[in-house]
Amino acid sequence: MRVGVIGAGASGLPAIKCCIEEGLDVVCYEKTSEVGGLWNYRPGVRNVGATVMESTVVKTSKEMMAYSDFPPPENWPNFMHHTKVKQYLQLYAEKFNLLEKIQFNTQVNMVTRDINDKYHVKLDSGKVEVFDKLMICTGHHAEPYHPQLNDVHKFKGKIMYAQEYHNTKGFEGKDVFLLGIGNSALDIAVDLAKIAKSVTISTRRGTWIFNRVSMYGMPYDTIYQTRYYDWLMDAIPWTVANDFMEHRLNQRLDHEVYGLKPKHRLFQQHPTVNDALANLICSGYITVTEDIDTFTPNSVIVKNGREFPCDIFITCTGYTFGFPFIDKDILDIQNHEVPLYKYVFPVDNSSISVIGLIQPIGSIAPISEIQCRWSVKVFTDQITLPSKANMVKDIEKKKKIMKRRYFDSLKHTVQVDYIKYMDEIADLIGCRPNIRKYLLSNPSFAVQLIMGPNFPYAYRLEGPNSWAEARKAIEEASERIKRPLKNRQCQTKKHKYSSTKVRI
Ligand SMILES: NC(=O)C1=CN([C@@H]2O[C@H](COP(=O)(O)OP(=O)(O)OC[C@H]3O[C@@H](n4cnc5c(N)ncnc54)[C@H](OP(=O)(O)O)[C@@H]3O)[C@@H](O)[C@H]2O)C=CC1
Repeated sequence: MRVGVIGAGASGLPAIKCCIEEGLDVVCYEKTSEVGGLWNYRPGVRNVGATVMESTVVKTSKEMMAYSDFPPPENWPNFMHHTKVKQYLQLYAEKFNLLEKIQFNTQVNMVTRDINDKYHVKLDSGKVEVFDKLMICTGHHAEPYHPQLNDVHKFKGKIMYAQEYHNTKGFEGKDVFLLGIGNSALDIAVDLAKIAKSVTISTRRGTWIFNRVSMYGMPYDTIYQTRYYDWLMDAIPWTVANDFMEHRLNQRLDHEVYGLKPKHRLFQQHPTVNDALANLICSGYITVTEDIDTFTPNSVIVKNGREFPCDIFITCTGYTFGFPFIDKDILDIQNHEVPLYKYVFPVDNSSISVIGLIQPIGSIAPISEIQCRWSVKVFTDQITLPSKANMVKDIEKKKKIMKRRYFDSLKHTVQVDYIKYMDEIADLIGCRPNIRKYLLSNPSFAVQLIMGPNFPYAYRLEGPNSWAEARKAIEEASERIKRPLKNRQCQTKKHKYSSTKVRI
């Protein structure tokens, strides 16, 4: 069976690996000269799709964003700079001999399907390759969403999109105005805060801000992405769960006082994560203001009438997605609505899978990986998909749940919760961690699986393609998290209680 993989980023690499593991004949096409997808920083290179900026640091911690059988080097920081993420992907590709399957500098221009259900992949060289199965791993942060802006033609300064922002060069001493308050806007604002003359963020809705570094200085996802916490959040009333977490976030930064508080509740939005924002607002480097009303040639006027001088206007309004290189009869995505079974398979066709077209509360890499593991089992008929009617029912159910939970926005059409989604796919593969088994055979490990972070390694404990080192990787992960933090031995001793008063 010949499988084509399109894209060699964080989704494409596990796709190649899974195909090799199943003994499939796999070829991957990557339009750039390297693996890594958007984790390749390419300033000045145009039309290569999504790319990080010079200062980008990933928002999920390294042990939680790892592939399930490949922990990142233990001395690397918990939140990796993009160069480290790229290096991790490169190491993964080398370790599992994936590079030899990739044709670099090769763009796929068109995919069609013939009457025998074979895929014809037309490359930019004009060559056409034929495949039995296809895995689409091109990501969904390539095409910026362009909002309609009132009177923008009056503005005579520079207008650009977040995707075009690479680093602080050229912004020195400028008045910069950012539209949107997602992670792109905040990363750019923080980057420019001490370089630009002024940095203003305009938001029509506000947002809740999470911090990367949470209680006891630990990565937030290692604290909140646990089975225990997941169960707790499901068990307590929705309002109480929101009240509790909003209270936590307000203790760090009062969202009302800082003009950030949105109408929606915390769990109704995709997380915005930033540690530096509060400090920079408090120190006067960044201003957060209302939605835009109108423009003048050199300023932006917002809805409460305030006017902000502006040399450079950056729209940070997110991305739109679709697959322009695939025949619409095979795959058609309109208005961000994704008619895919569990975000992977079209309901009438199990020979093509879409990997990583999700926006998780958690990390994409392990989710893409488990989607790949499932895909190849479907391709090789080891797993059968349900009837079309049942798949449609599942898609509709997910849509309804998403609409009920999140505020109405184009960015909330592919939301998944990391643990729930991983478990859902793991059940189909047969690799969900068997906690009941460990409760009897090794209760302390079972407790770790329940109370500790749900590391991706848990999905290699059992089932097909399990990994002998998985348990060790889980047991030692907490130590690996602490290792890069502690570079000095603290010479402290426990202080005894003394009734002597402190003299001042
Ligand atoms: N370091 C990292 O790991 C980074 C990760 N990312 C990820 O990339 C993805 C995309 O993030 P991002 O680029 O920030 O996009 P988002 O879609 O997350 O945010 C877009 C922002 O633009 C606003 N907006 C959209 N349309 C309009 C409009 N017409 N008028 C006014 N405001 C508008 C939205 O407001 P509203 O909420 O009201 O719709 C929102 O505040 C996310 O998953 C994010 O987590 C991004 C940057 C860095």
